[in-house]
Amino acid sequence: MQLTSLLYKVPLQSTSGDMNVEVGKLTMDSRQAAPGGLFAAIRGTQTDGHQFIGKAVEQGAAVILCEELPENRSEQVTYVQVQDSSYALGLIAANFYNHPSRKLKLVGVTGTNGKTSTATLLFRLFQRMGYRSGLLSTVQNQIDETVIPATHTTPDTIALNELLEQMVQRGCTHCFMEVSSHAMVQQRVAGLQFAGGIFTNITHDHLDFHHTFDNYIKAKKSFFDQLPASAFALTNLDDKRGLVMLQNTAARKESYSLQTLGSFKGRILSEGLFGMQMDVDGREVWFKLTGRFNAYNLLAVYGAAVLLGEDPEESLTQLSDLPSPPGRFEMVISDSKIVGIVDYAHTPDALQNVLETIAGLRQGNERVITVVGCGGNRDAAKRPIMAEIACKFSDRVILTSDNPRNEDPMAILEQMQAGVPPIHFKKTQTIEDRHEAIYRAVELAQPNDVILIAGKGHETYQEIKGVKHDFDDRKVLRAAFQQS
Ligand SMILES: CC(=O)N[C@H]1[C@@H](OP(=O)(O)OP(=O)(O)OC[C@H]2O[C@@H](n3ccc(=O)[nH]c3=O)[C@H](O)[C@@H]2O)O[C@H](CO)[C@@H](O)[C@@H]1O[C@H](C)C(=O)N[C@@H](C)C(=O)N[C@H](CCC(=O)O)C(=O)O
Ligand SMILES: Nc1ncnc2c1ncn2[C@@H]1O[C@H](COP(=O)(O)OP(=O)(O)OP(=O)(O)O)[C@@H](O)[C@H]1O
Ligand SMILES: N[C@H](CCC[C@H](N)C(=O)O)C(=O)O
Ligand SMILES: [Mg+2]
Repeated sequence: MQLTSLLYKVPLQSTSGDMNVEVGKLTMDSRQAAPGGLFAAIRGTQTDGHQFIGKAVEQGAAVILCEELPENRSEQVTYVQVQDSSYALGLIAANFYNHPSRKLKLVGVTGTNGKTSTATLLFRLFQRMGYRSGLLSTVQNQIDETVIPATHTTPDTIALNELLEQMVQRGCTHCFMEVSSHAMVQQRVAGLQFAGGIFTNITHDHLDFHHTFDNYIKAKKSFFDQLPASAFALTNLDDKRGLVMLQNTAARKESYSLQTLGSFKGRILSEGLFGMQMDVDGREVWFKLTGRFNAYNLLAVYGAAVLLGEDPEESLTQLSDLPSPPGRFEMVISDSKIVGIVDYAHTPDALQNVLETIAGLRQGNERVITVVGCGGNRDAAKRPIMAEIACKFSDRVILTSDNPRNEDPMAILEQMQAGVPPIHFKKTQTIEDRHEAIYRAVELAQPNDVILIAGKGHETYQEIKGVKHDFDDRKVLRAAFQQS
């Protein structure tokens, strides 16, 4: 595509060189720069892409997009200076791929917890209702039935537009995607046209990246601030920040609630391990999912389906048959009837929700044994809190490693231990090796006891010092059950 077309609607500060040059590829990584391509210099968390402009030119980049012009410029290269390279790249990527988001009904889901669950349920619902759909999620990306591995919750702006374009080519009419707070700060969705946005909830997480809770709230809110008037903005009225999210949106304001009157109203009538009965807008429905947090997810999905023009009754009928997304309250039951639950709860709020759900489902004197760890190179503030929550709601707790990444696993565990109140010392133990920890939990369990393995859900690896080793909580648990 010609550079002038690529720059349509991009606010420019200065340009030099041939503006009619043909651009065949976009990249934000100098290592991927190729002849005839555009390299965008982005200021990152580890390094500044501006340092690699020379490298990109050496590799043949025809156009450099940057915030600051380099001192040594090449005559053969076109330089485009903008105030915000990430934002500009979003618009350029949308132009490059011919605005695929405008050819789909694109719905974004944001919030601390529930994004994958909500987006996945929406995707499955619409597939069932006969629409060819796309999904962009933490677990995986999907174009109709084709699964494409996901590296991020929200792909970078170039990959994102490319995926949307592939969805359009494959005849998709809808796409459901997670919008992480990182994605908002890094402008990964700039230039996309959304048909709707959903807010799930907000609690403490990612303070390593956003520094303050206020910044984190602003990052989530900015998604709704940029929605067009043609879109809907569907918020959770029961979350303290639910209305804040919609304060400055141009979109049509809609809401859902289990507690007060919103556009979509739900109530849990009864719940069990294998499902729950709800009243949704006056209709009684049985769902295969359980837990109050899932009642919120289901209500958000139902609301979004109706706002996208679907029949309420038909949407509920189809929704009632959907299973939990992978690694979300996924059950593995042993021959001796020990109940294993693998759940991706990796924030204090999620852990508390899952444990409260389990507590609510207890019938007699079954015990709850929780195996939990916290990821390395991520928000350290949540570590003691998650250990404390695990103790408060469990009879036995085994603190173990999650993905230690580049941190010392024992140092993470010591930070978790700091949150264990002295009265709970006796029920808590620390086993660094996650495999061993799961086996220990099975050893401790009696029939009907519940073992919660929290934090990694669908993940099929454990990342230690830059290496991803095969590891799947569900498989390890099944193997442990077989040996017990
Ligand atoms: C913290 C974060 O979001 N990091 C993302 C970010 O990297 P960064 O800002 O650290 O980039 P950097 O390494 O400083 O480099 C700056 C720029 O220089 C470029 N560069 C660098 C080296 C070089 O030789 N040449 C070169 O051009 C890089 O390509 C980059 O454009 O931009 C990269 C390129 O898009 C991402 O791959 C990277 O994701 C890392 C791997 C990551 O772990 N991200 C996580 C935290 C994340 O994004 N998580 C959210 C979900 C969170 C949630 O659960 O809610 C997600 O959406 O996945
Ligand atoms: N609506 C909800 N409210 C609170 N907790 C939830 C909700 N939905 C799911 N959870 C809990 O949070 C965990 C993560 O859920 P999910 O993967 O859907 O969230 P996410 O927002 O996609 O997370 P991530 O930021 O890692 O992508 C689940 O395993 C469950 O324990
Ligand atoms: N999207 C989240 C997932 C955390 C999952 C947990 N298992 C961990 O590794 O910390 C993140 O990247 O922070
Ligand atoms: Mg997710």
